[in-house]
Amino acid sequence: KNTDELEAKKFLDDYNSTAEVMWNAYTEASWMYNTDINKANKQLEKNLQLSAHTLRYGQQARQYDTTDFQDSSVKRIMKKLSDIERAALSTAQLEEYNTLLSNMETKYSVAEVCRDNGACHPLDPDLQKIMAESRDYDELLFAWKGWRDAAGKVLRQDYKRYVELANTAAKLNGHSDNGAFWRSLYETPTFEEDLEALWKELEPLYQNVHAYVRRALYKKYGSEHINLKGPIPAHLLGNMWAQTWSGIMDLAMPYPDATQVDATPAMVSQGWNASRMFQESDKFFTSLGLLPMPQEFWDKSMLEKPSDGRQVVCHASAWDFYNRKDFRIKQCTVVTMDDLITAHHEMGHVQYFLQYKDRPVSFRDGANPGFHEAIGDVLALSVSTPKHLQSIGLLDKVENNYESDINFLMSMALDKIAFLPFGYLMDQWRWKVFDGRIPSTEYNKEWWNLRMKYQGLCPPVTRTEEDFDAGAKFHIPANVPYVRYFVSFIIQFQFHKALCDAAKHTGPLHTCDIYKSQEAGKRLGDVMKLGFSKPWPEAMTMITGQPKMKAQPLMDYFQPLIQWLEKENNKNNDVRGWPDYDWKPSSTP
Ligand SMILES: O=C(CCC(O)(O)[C@H](Cc1ccccc1)NC(=O)c1ccccc1)N[C@@H](Cc1c[nH]c2ccccc12)C(=O)O
Ligand SMILES: [Zn+2]
Repeated sequence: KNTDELEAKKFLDDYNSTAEVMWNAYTEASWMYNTDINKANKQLEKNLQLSAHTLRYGQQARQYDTTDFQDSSVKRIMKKLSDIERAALSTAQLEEYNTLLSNMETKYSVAEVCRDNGACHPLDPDLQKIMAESRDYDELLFAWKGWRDAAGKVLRQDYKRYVELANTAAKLNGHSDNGAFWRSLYETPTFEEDLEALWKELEPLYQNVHAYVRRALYKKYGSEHINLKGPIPAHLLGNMWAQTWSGIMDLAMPYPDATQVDATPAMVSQGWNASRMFQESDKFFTSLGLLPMPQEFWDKSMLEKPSDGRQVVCHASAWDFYNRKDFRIKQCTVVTMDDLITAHHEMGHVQYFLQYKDRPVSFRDGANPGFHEAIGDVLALSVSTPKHLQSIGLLDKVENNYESDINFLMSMALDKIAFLPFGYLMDQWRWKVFDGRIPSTEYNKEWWNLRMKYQGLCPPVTRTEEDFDAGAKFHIPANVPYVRYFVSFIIQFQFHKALCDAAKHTGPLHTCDIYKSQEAGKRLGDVMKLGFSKPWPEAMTMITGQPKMKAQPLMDYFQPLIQWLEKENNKNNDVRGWPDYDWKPSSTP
């Protein structure tokens, strides 16, 4: 093996300059396809060329023994280059794998649900709007079942074959299966135990929110549809996957006469559009002393669903073109508070790109995938406060009293606490599919076992192994890991607490708005500049002063609501959990 460190450095310089060119070409082709889905744009050859480059340099990297090298960055990059992922597959397997991925993402993105009268509805914006706004049990069921028939069912065979090939690639790179490869990106030997411990700490919070919302839905839909000791039918929570519940805030509002927290009506009445939403977000980032979006971002992003009939992948994403200049967001933005939050989320990704753009290509990543997901959400925690919304003219009356506080915390809990079990179960299911504990004959049975176990949900109509309900969630056909969001929803409160301390905030954590704090911005910017160059506990220590994921800041943030929910649920004599686990909603014919 080659132990010459100088030769290794030269090799890495060569890799870095060629990688920028290859990654740029691949990303351009991928953007073309994502923003104009058609056969001509499929361009799978760019994907093959990138894999050929990865294979060539990965094989060379493996020739080096870096044990006694001085430069830790050289060692770290060599180690990362040695895992060549899908490039380890044979040409035939790789072509099949890339084709499967492209077809699954396309089938998901073009799926639509048609009514008897011939009108057809895509997920964005039609079905999402129905799931958030309709209060008609059967209309919600039409959208919920229709989407799973149109987008989930059709993916099952493709998915089965994708799992086989993903596992083959993972094993060729020395992993036991693809789930083990995904977990390896966190470089944390106790990762699964740490996650389980965090979930166990937060489960009581979730069960209190679940019991309270079940009572609210009982009031709305009656005992025919809701069992106060059972799981909740999955189509009633205000979201296609019941992953966030703020869509039914009107049914769950603790004090209807106190301050409203939804900025959507003001955004619509004041004529906000997508561009205004992203400019508002850009202003928040620069108020912290972070970097503004370059002009190229405004020129080349796709911030709205095209109206020229083009088919696009509407699921939001942020794009690094690996030339240190070109960064974009693709989002089918609608004018709602939800999408203002998503805009901040996506801008968080681009801010990370900007901060680490001069690092070697191999380091242009988050400290771990959860870090990349958390940045935008940290700023959104400040933006969401009634005080901040009022300061940007989106809330007129803001009262500082207990009822308003509880209303605000409930709206935050319906997004952040409701999400935790979903964020956790998504990859519990996939890790078990990859390691064989869930055979393809039980994909759907095990999906609903986990949906029951963690979220306390049940399907509104009978499900079989003809269905493939996991496939109806973007990240599954799109091959995007999900535990990153569970990690993000934990660490974003650690970051929020640390940045609020840096901003010298006094008072309850949930009232903190770090707007214009240069100290907060510096702490966040310094961590983003690191990219993937240091193990994430070092980055965590730079922000919070300690190296671990902790649930306490999240619980501190929601403390007033936790007490309120305990009292409210006890007053209603509501059971926590769903002991009547085998109850089934009466399925209307
Ligand atoms: O999927 C997303 C946002 C999309 C993304 O920004 O995370 C996007 C996903 C993606 C990854 C790879 C290919 C295509 C889409 N991730 C990125 O764009 C991205 C870019 C660079 C680095 C890392 C991620 N959010 C999740 C989790 C979520 C639910 N509610 C939320 C509210 C705020 C923030 C996140 C969520 C979801 O919608 O289920
Ligand atoms: Zn994201």
